[in-house]
Amino acid sequence: MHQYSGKLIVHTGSMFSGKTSNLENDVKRFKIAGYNTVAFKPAIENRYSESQIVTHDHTSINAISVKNIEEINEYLSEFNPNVIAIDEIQFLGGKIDDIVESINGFLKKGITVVVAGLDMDYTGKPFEIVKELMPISDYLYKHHAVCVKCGGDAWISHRKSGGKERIKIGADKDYEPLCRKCFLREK
Ligand SMILES: Nc1ncnc2c1ncn2[C@@H]1O[C@H](COP(=O)(O)OP(=O)(O)O)[C@@H](O)[C@H]1O
Ligand SMILES: Cc1cn([C@H]2C[C@H](O)[C@@H](COP(=O)(O)O)O2)c(=O)[nH]c1=O
Ligand SMILES: [Zn+2]
Repeated sequence: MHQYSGKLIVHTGSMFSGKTSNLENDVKRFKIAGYNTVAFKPAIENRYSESQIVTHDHTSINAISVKNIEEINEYLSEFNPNVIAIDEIQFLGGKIDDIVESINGFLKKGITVVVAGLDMDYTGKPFEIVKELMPISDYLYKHHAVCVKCGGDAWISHRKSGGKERIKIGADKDYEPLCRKCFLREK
């Protein structure tokens, strides 16, 4: 008898806070526990790999690259996993309401859903899908990177490299985690 059925697990926080590491760890544990588990990543996030979810520490798990929630729906209509994981959910294509409706549908069917995603963009504006999923989660983890200026708990991903576009794929050349005080000083 599986302990987890239809649970929503949300890993959020700034960049470098360990969201993907925790998602990977959950996937590994669910597999060890005998759950049929599949991981997805938005195709736009091709920073380290097209076909794997990769952490900043370069650990990885295999993943199916998808453009939008519809592609996950199609996959699930053919296969019957017990657990799905979605990394970088803030980049998943599709209307927010459709993504939430699909995820609620998966949960209703007993599928456990693990997601990882940024809570805020570089300006401090919430990513809408994460904002929607946080209150309906069963398990919500807000992770913290280390502020690179003061060593405190980071709060936001500060963009160092300029550009006003909301989506800019990158890692430590473009972004650094900062606590609120250091961010306000930097602005
Ligand atoms: N300032 C930092 N604070 C915490 N971890 C950092 C920092 N800079 C680099 N890292 C590395 O990032 C790893 C977390 O990576 P990852 O799980 O991919 O995070 P996220 O998905 O939240 O961006 C940590 O284990 C650590 O080795
Ligand atoms: C803050 C912020 C980040 N991004 C991008 C940069 C990275 O490609 C991902 C986040 O990856 P991580 O696993 O959380 O480190 O998001 C962006 O496009 N816009 C932003 O405002
Ligand atoms: Zn700081």
